[in-house]
Amino acid sequence: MVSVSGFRTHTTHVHDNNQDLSSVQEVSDSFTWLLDDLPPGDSSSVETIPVIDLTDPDIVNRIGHACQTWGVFQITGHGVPVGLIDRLELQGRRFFSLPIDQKLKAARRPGDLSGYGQAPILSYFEKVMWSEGFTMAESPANLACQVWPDDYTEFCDVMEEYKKEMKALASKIMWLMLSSLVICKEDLEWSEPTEELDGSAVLHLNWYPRCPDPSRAIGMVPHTDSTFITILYPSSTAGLQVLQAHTAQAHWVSVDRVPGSLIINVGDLLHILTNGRFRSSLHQALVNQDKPRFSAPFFFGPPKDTLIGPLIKLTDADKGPLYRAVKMDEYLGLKKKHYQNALNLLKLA
Ligand SMILES: C=C1C[C@]23C[C@@]1(O)CC[C@H]2[C@@]12CCC[C@@](C)(C(=O)O1)[C@H]2[C@@H]3C(=O)O
Ligand SMILES: O=C(O)CCC(=O)C(=O)O
Ligand SMILES: [Fe+2]
Repeated sequence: MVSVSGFRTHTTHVHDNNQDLSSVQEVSDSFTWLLDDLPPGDSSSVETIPVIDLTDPDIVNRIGHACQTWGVFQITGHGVPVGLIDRLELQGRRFFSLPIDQKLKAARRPGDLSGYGQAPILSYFEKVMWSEGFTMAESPANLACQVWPDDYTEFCDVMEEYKKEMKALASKIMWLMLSSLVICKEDLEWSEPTEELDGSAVLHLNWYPRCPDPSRAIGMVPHTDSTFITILYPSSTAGLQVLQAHTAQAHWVSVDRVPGSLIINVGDLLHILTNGRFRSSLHQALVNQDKPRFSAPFFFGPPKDTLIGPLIKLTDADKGPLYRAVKMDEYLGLKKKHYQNALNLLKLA
């Protein structure tokens, strides 16, 4: 695993970051990260993450291979209407363009998943990231009506519609991934053997304001996502990098997005479920001097009260279960507290 000890701290930090980054002229110390012991970036790299069309006849093998190597790939032919994605970005930009005091009316409260603020993982660090986010684990109506008392329905309708579309797509992709390991519906005890896989659905929006000195700040620190899979809409502005870790020399690769594609990331809970066969991808987001950047990850995980451990079919005499079972909420808590060490804490001897 890649070490990030250059900026690691050991206590939980509560950041009181109510600053409006779009008006900040200088990157102060609290935003300056020392990323000295991370693998180098490689802007001249010709490698790129796999691009897979969902209508490809060899889809199962191609997805299976991508999950076992990169742990991340782009999908085309996904069928999500372009108009819906445009409306999602428009509403997201509308929210983040509001004055900070108005956004703070939807601030994430201690113990809640949903709300506006810095990414939860920040509690592990002393420094602050050059970004803000809005998490919607359930209907955003209660939060959005605090922000726009007379005008929140359009925002909520778009978020709900997009979330519904994402849930169906996530379920389809998960089945394709699991089929590559010859796992069938009956092997997942928690889900009814219906078409759509049961699970938790969390929509999150990220905003990376323009940054006066991108070499000193980071939009989103290197991390793996925690849930089963993430479907990321990265928008047309560059910034996402993934770690190519399956070759001899690990290095960062900038994601060159195929227009119209969505990015699929394997998360830690899917790594656990597959007993380590699928790799959860380490990724980060850089910031930009010229323009702000929007992105929208959709996190798909197990139903709230389901314990997730390695599937029996994927354990054998040679390779017993590598991890103990865990519920999603517990794992999200471990991630906030222990960052990339969370997975190690579940490892069985
Ligand atoms: C379901 C979730 C995944 C996430 C924590 C959250 O409750 C909602 C925000 C998600 C996010 C987005 C930015 C990176 C990340 C590590 C973080 O701090 O918040 C992920 C979380 C995760 O995957 O653990
Ligand atoms: O903004 C991006 O491209 C990545 C965001 C991300 O990794 C996340 O929200 O988990
Ligand atoms: Fe992520």
